Amino acid sequence: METIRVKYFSDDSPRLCYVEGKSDWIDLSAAEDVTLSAGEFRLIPLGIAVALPEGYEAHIVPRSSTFKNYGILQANSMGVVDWSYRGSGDEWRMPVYATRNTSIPKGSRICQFRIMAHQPRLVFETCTSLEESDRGGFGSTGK
Ligand SMILES: O=c1ccn([C@H]2C[C@H](O)[C@@H](COP(=O)(O)OP(=O)(O)OP(=O)(O)O)O2)c(=O)[nH]1
Repeated sequence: METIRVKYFSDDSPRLCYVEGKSDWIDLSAAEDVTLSAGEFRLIPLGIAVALPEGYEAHIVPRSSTFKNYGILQANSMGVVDWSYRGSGDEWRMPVYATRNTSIPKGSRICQFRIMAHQPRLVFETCTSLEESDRGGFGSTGK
């Protein structure tokens, strides 16, 4: 079990909660009321700063119901929170694009995260060809 230090930016911010049994992704909430017009972009504050465990980063994605409920898309598709983003002022945010006029009340659970172990250190070596035969892609195996 990992214990993670979390700074909440407000006393009434919903507390992070690991829910046993359903999903190990942890919900995140809008830290303020947000009103957006169709086509507008906003970085929605999530009200927390987190000291991730050594060797981990966090990935943030929308909740499945977020688009249906609020008409927003996560503008960066998936948020990557680096281990080094761990200062008291390093508030997590969700960049969103509104597809319609929408209101997101403070405290609404709009996205979710999990922590992921860092990949191994990688070294890239330049070569002129690779040994394996081509697999093909972009629909080459059928529809
Ligand atoms: O959805 C996201 C994505 C990132 N971050 C925070 C954590 C991350 O560690 C930091 C910087 O992200 P990234 O390195 O992807 O941003 P950048 O566009 O490369 O800017 P920077 O110059 O800050 O690295 O922003 C979020 O709060 N939410």
